[in-house]
Amino acid sequence: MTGHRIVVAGAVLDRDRLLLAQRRYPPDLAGLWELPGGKVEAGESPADALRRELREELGVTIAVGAALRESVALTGDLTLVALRARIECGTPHPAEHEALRWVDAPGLRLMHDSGRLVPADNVWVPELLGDLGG
Ligand SMILES: Nc1nc2c([nH]c(=O)n2[C@H]2C[C@H](O)[C@@H](COP(=O)(O)OP(=O)(O)OP(=O)(O)O)O2)c(=O)[nH]1
Repeated sequence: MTGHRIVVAGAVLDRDRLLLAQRRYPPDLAGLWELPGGKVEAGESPADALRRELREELGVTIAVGAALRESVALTGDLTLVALRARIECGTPHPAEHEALRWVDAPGLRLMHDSGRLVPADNVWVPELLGDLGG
């Protein structure tokens, strides 16, 4: 059996803003912006994995909320899902990303329209714009 893996990404929301993180690797994604997260490990729930990843990548403690509707099939037996999250403790700093940025609805639309999001994440933009009141 091939190893099917889930990648969990966090839609970290703070009122009318969403946190985006700029990837450093691989080369085809470097420089593009994503929802921070990573691969779910054996024995973890997606929510557990997201709490771990955002502690490691951003240095924050989060509360996990509802999933975004769409999941995305990536190459290499990976399925990408997104969970809403809210920061409970800490200020995010980019330990593994090139940069972080809080965007409001117009900012997210601009990032999307200018092709600066990781391609798989484009499917979430309408739902995220709804969350942001845009
Ligand atoms: N974290 C994250 N990964 C995404 C998003 N969109 C998207 O296509 N991906 C892809 C990029 C990677 O192929 C994969 C997740 O890799 P990752 O590098 O974030 O995960 P990780 O830290 O657990 O991985 P690794 O470096 O240990 O292999 O999912 C997204 O919004 N967030």
